[in-house]
Amino acid sequence: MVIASVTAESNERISTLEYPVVDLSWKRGRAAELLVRACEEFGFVKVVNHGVPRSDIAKMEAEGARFFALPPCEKQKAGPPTPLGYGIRSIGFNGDMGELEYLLLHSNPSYISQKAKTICRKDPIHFSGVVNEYVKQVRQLACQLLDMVGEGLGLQDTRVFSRLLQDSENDSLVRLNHYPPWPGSDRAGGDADRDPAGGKSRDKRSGGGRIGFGEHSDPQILSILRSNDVDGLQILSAQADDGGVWIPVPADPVAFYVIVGDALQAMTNGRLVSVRHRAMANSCRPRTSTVFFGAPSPGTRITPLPQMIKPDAPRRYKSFTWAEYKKAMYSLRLGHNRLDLFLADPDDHDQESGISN
Ligand SMILES: C=C1C[C@]23C[C@@]1(O)CC[C@H]2[C@@]12CC[C@H](O)[C@@](C)(C(=O)O1)[C@H]2[C@@H]3C(=O)O
Ligand SMILES: O=C(O)CCC(=O)C(=O)O
Ligand SMILES: [Fe+2]
Repeated sequence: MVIASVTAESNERISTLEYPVVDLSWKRGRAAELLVRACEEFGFVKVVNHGVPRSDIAKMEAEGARFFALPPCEKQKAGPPTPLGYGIRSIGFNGDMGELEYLLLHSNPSYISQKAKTICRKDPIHFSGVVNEYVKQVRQLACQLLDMVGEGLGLQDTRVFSRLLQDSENDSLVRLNHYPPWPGSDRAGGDADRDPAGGKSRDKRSGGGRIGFGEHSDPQILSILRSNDVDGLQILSAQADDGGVWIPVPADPVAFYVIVGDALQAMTNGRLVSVRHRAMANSCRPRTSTVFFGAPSPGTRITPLPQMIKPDAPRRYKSFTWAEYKKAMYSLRLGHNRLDLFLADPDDHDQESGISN
């Protein structure tokens, strides 16, 4: 696996940390094998040569920039988040706060065309066209990656995951995040301890930085993230002994970052891991990110695939529908390990397995 290194400075030490990169121009079999290894070891991978047209990315970025530059009263017309819509600082329904504003949209074209009327009052048709084309391209990338995961895992039905994102009732979302600049933060010597938000958006493990989007795992199957050229994304390494180390992933606006979600962890019986991650809002320039969250239809039953259950890998999760999982997740804080609520009872060998909807 190609591993990129990054040197990170924490309060105690300077260390070299690593994260995986897969190039989609490599031979498919090799890329699939490395993709699976990355999803097993990190739950995360940077993908280059992904084939999503630059023009679609640039248009989506421009629409986000146009929206976030509107006066607050205009942006509020697309809010409050229900959870969909425009939100500022408040994330979810349970008191989580971050230094960001965002637009959270369903990926369904008819939802987008309705919502566009409040997001881009001057030209809602243009806005819908740009978002729909971006979603189409990124969904295709997600499906290609999921098929490669199916191949790399040696599944008989290699399309078992991608089919869920192609279902007409799929519950995939798209999110545009905008993290405001933090003036003075990039100066030599830094002033990372200064926090104009009055310390509200910090946690003990932030290393003195300002939290844009707090620690969490993504609940869906797979997330496809990209950002502008401003750093901020960090992933938590899966080191059980010390609670993990935050690995800063440098921004690369021409790459996509793939994040394994809770539903894929459950379907692979824990073989692929949903990575905990967060976004810092530490830069003197605004950071923007766009995330596609690939999700199944609400009625889809998520359950470990039979091929993933073996004598040395007994069933780890109960079967649940995506609607049941969403209900649980919206009742919990951002940082909750929500998949733990669905752990199988150790003595229960009788639950049916497979995917149905
Ligand atoms: C606090 C919350 C926000 C969130 C729903 C939740 O109750 C727990 C999961 C959060 C999350 C994280 C990844 C995505 O950004 C998101 C859209 C999702 O599906 O789960 C958010 C939810 C949200 O902002 O509504
Ligand atoms: O902005 C980022 O880099 C991370 C955003 C994120 O994790 C999310 O929207 O779920
Ligand atoms: Fe996330």
